[in-house]
Amino acid sequence: MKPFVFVNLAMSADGKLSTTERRQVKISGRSDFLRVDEIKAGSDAIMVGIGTVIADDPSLTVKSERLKKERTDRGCDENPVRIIIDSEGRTPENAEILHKGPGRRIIAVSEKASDKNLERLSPYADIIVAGKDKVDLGGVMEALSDIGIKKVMVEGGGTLIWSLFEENLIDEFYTCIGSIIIGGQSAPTAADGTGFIKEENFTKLELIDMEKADDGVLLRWRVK
Ligand SMILES: NC(=O)C1=CN([C@@H]2O[C@H](COP(=O)(O)OP(=O)(O)OC[C@H]3O[C@@H](n4cnc5c(N)ncnc54)[C@H](O)[C@@H]3O)[C@@H](O)[C@H]2O)C=CC1
Ligand SMILES: Nc1nc(O)c(N)c(N[C@@H]2O[C@H](COP(=O)(O)O)[C@@H](O)[C@H]2O)n1
Repeated sequence: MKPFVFVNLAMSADGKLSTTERRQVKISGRSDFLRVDEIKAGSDAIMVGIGTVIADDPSLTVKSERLKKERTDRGCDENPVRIIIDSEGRTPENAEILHKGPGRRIIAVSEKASDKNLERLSPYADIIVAGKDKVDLGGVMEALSDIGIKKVMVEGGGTLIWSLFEENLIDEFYTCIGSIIIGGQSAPTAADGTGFIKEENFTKLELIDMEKADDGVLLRWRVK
């Protein structure tokens, strides 16, 4: 069993998630910020890769007081469970995600993570060990399902999203395309990793919705 998994991200009109220096930039506008907060508050868990934690130091908290209250009225924590995919347990102890706002944190590591790192991080998060070298994402999804997590929002970045597509673990893919060009061959995109070579292996999507969002466009796809 696995939870329902959807990706939500913002990309520039040329398909980049950030700059070549992996510096976070404002891509989407105010209305998209509010939409993202709503879907985050409607999720049981939010997942990011360690690359995003190191690059952006996000908190991944729900921002609106109304949405926080709605969650606590439903008997949930103010924030969804925050999950970091981090093979070696490199998450910095002072990362925002480990400190800002109440709620459970999970760090999924592989067998490569040292005991020292596990000890270092265990005061801040529950640790799941899955996979030999890199994190076994299918195993993590099963473990999440076992603890009652039904809906996971994946925030990024491109390396994690690629692996989730490769392993056929994504149900829906939402992207807000903003009205800027970032450029740069090595700037992160929505699905980096090694890429599919054979056409028959490409992930096929069905467009389920599209709408104007500020000066950009929001596209929602279902994985066929
Ligand atoms: N515009 C947007 O909506 C967003 C942009 N970003 C951007 O994305 C960039 C970070 O993305 P990435 O460097 O690609 O890092 P990432 O956040 O995708 O993390 C990838 C890392 O996760 C670890 N990992 C462990 N097991 C794995 C597995 N099975 N598959 C894949 N990764 C695994 C590896 O250490 C790997 O390098 C930053 O520049 C950030 O600003 C990130 C999130 C949202
Ligand atoms: N949805 C969206 N729009 C943008 O314009 C962005 N730059 C991002 N970036 C990602 O949002 C996360 C920040 O989370 P917190 O505010 O710290 O909770 C971070 O992961 C960015 O990469 N997203």
